[in-house]
Amino acid sequence: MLVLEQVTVKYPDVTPLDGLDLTLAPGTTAIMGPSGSGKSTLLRLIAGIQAPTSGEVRIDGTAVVTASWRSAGDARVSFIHQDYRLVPFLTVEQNMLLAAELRGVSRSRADVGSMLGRVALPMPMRERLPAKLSGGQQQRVAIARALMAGTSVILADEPTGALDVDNTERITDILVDLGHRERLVVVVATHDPDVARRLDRRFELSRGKLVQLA
Ligand SMILES: Nc1ncnc2c1ncn2[C@@H]1O[C@H](COP(=O)(O)OP(=O)(O)OP(=O)(O)O)[C@@H](O)[C@H]1O
Repeated sequence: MLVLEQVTVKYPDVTPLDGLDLTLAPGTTAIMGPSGSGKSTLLRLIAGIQAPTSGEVRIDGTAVVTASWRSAGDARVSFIHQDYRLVPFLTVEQNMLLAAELRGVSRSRADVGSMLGRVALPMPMRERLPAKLSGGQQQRVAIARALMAGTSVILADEPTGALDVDNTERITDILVDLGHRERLVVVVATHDPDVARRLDRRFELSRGKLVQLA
């Protein structure tokens, strides 16, 4: 269970989140809202990349660990970005093993094969460099890499923003599957109403709070 309680983020000029409350059980959630409404800020708080000005974020009853010299954020959360952010000079397999290692999770080459299977990528792709993959394939590797860390929360910031319609559908299918079959908490910031419609819950960020959409 992911809980945000009375969370406020104040920057010098704006207060994008203002006393925001949210409780999410496993499943898929869309966060919508115009550019600048605070979607990325909200995801950064959940990942522990940034601390709120006030309020609390908890996962399964324990406060999220915020980044410090000890950690790059909370180890229970993985992040998927619009621009994939794979390490360009490492192969697919090396990217995936590195993610596990950084989280202190022991994973083998067999695990790489099984995670690639979960995102429907053929095994020979494990030897490729990211630049030799299409955008949709790179995003599937980014999801497989997130799965290697074995986190219970997966955040995706505009994961389909750079993809065509077919790849958008495929990536959305995978995220829906993770929420439903694997019971992960999947939170997707998106501008795309077709993506949002496929998810269990939809919220709009407005005036610093989340409004649930039908
Ligand atoms: N580090 C920061 N310092 C000051 N202001 C910031 C900082 N980060 C974000 N902001 C401001 O906070 C507001 C929310 O930004 P955020 O990036 O969270 O919005 P967003 O909804 O994700 O936007 P987009 O859809 O364009 O990515 C914006 O007005 C932005 O300019």
